[in-house]
Amino acid sequence: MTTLFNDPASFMEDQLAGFLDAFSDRLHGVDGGVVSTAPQPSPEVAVVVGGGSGHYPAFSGLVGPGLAHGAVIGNIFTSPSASRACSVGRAADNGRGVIFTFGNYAGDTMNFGLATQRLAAEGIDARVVVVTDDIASAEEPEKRRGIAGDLTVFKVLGAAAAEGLDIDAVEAAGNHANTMTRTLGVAFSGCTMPGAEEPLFQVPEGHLGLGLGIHGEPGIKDVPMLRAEELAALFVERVVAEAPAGAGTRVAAVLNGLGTTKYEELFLVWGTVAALLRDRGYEVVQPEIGELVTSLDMGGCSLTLMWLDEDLERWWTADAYTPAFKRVASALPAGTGARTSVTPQAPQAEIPVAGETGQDLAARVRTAAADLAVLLEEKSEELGRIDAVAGDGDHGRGMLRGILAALAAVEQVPPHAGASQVIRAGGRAWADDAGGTSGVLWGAALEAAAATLDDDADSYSAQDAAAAVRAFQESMQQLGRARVGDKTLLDSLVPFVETLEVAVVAGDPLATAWSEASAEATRAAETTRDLRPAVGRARPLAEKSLGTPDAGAVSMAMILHRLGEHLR
Ligand SMILES: Nc1ncnc2c1ncn2[C@@H]1O[C@H](COP(=O)(O)OP(=O)(O)O)[C@@H](O)[C@H]1O
Ligand SMILES: O=C(COP(=O)(O)O)[C@@H](O)CO
Repeated sequence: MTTLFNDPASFMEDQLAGFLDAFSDRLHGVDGGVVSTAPQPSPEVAVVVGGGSGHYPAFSGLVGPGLAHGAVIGNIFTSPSASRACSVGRAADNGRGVIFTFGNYAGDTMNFGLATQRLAAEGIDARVVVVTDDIASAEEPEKRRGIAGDLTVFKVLGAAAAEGLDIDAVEAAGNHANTMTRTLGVAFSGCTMPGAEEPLFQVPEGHLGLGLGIHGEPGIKDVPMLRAEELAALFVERVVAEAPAGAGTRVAAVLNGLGTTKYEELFLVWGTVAALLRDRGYEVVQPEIGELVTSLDMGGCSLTLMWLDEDLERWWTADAYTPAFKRVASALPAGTGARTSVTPQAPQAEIPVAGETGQDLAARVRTAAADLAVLLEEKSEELGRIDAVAGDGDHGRGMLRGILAALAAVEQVPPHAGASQVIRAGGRAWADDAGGTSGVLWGAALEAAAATLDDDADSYSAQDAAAAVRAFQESMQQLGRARVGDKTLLDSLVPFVETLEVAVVAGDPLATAWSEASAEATRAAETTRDLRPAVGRARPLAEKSLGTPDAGAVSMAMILHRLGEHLR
């Protein structure tokens, strides 16, 4: 149980305030996260780690000399937005470029990917290194989730940067570390989101969940509980069976506790793991046993191995000094607080005066946004329940957070703005504040739809509406790379757009065409219950998801239906 909170909705911000207070001698809070204030003998490539909250010490506890230069922090179990990543990236940059590194989750890859593009446009060379260590989450290495192997990859990146290597070399070091890292985890009990009554999932009494995730995703399979030494044997056998090509006999190891599994229990398991590794001819180099990547109060643990070569061993064993990870062979300089307290901001463009028709449409967009906020407030819990079956249960909260941010943003756009400016501002705020997969997709798609509208047009036609929703759909497809049938929001959006286009071409008035299309979207969302997810958080739990519709497809259909009421 996560017992202590003030307001569950501001848990991330509230805990961050305390964290920053505690480490004000060496860390500095910036919009979107934290950066290190430690002096660098010479400027280094900035390694910026990140992801949702709920995983401490990942990610903010790993910022400091020899490890990360900054951390981007999202809401609990929700990827931070692209603009939060840009903000931390700008603040951490020392003129040698930025490497964002994070676990392989849909929202993270999209948000950090967008951040690299935005920083590049500002002249900052930014790259991503994605961690894919979880052997239980997929057959194909590139589809695997990132779990406790975050630590080995981050550590290598930080040490390579501290050696003064250029961005190409640091990026290559991180990717190599990821290629050589493998993890398997188990869960004994589920975790509880702040304010929630029930854990996100439960492991049946007397069992463990094999192949757990770090967001309350249940294990892939529940198996009868094992004794500590049996669990150790299972870890070693399965992880070693996945040894990468070119693996030698020297390994870094992390025995990670997920939240409520205690250090003594971890040492107990480690004793057998270490002996079994030695029996197999391995030499373990500087093992880490403890809580390094957690999942709130989840019970469970994982074993990570990184097969070492000469470079990886030097980077793994190099000094680092962060709030939660300290490896010090020689004295390291303390923080100086030398960093400016002003977060560098992206340049802002002026909003032009729109024509009268554009301003009228903008007013209708504002009204619709307010109504959607009411809708999502009503539906938030229901959407969360649907998402909890095979996801992390946060879809309703994410969508509500997104629309509320969008609403606040559109209300601040000056009255002389046209609809495209208003929708663009709403989309940007939605993505920034909601984070996560749906946040980045909705935000980008709203911006894409906005770009099709001419704020100086004399009138808007049904064809203009069809072009806007087509751009909305294409943006989601381009960014998320999902296809119809993958059990995502596209499964209701694509039939909607196709039906609308046919009706508009046939000459139906927009309100009629929209109503027909949104009925089709509602029907299509319902039929996603027969699909197995092929992408996103729910993919590893494909079987559990059968019989439940996709949360994103359902919310899409609800929203499209409600928007239709504004066209009557
Ligand atoms: N690659 C993708 N493309 C399109 N939609 C996706 C993709 N991955 C996931 N989704 C949608 O996102 C929804 C989950 O959103 P949400 O719960 O807000 O994000 P997160 O999983 O990051 O917490 C899913 O129900 C699905 O409809
Ligand atoms: O929670 C995380 C992101 O998950 P998404 O599905 O990408 O929102 C991840 O950042 C680790 O917490």
